[in-house]
Amino acid sequence: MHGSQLRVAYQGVPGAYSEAAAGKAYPNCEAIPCDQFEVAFQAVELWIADRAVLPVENSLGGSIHRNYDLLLRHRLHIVGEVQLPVHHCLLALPGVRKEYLTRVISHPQALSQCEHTLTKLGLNVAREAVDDTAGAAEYIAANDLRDTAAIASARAAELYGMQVLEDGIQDDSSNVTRFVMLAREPIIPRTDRPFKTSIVFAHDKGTSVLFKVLSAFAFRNISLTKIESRPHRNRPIRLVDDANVGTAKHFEYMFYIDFEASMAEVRAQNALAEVQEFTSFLRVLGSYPMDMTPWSPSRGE
Ligand SMILES: O=C(O)C(=O)C[C@]1(C(=O)O)C=C[C@@H](O)C=C1
Repeated sequence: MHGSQLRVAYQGVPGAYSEAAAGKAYPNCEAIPCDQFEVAFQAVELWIADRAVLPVENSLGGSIHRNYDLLLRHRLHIVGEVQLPVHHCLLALPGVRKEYLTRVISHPQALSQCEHTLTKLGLNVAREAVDDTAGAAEYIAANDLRDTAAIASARAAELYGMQVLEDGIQDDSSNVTRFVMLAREPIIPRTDRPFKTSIVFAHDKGTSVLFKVLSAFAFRNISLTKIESRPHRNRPIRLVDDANVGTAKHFEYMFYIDFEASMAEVRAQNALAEVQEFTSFLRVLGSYPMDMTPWSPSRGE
């Protein structure tokens, strides 16, 4: 996990949580800011960066669906994961008081992670989504907006000359975001430390397939840590005709599963061989070491 010399793409500008996640995943790396998630994928594909670090889920806001879709559209491999405690602050220009505010801007995930606290603070403000948290602070500073606050990190406040009006405004003190690290090549799975494996699959045989897939893991005592479903882009709807009652329209999905085993283990290989029998499409997104760093609630990342 030593990141010296490594160029790591992240979405956002300096001060974004994704930049902190890049630093946690690869200490001493050169963090490369990107406008959009897709640009971070492309930076690795075009050898502008060696790795990308992208958020996939948050304990309050849930999954970051865009990145699930992009994992499928691109051919990069998950080579690691990192969990970052996320501690949000309400930032405004120096001298601005809460009573002056008419608007709060931030990344949609950050807005949703602070939804209840913003209401509790009694702020009568419009909430507007922008590309990233630190970018919101930068925008307010660049345009001298005295009626607008940003939700962002304490580091963003320092970088863009903002004051912290409220500290720790996430709705839960143990707010944490899980990021995955992506590379052009997969790593070789091992068995000498806890590994996780991420897969995505689709099927065309009706709803009982999902039960069969899950039992392939359950029978082998393999725990699942996450299931996500996304619309099947090429085939979103399946029509099932019944002459008596008409036509049912079933939604079709791509299923994403994370399970706690390494692809170097025979039980994982057997589980996937079984899953392959029931599915029309199966891809291993990566088999990688689990983030086992001791838990500490957010402290101002
Ligand atoms: O906007 C940022 O600072 C980001 O790094 C993005 C992001 C996200 O997409 O979830 C990362 C961590 C937090 O959950 C909030 C925002």
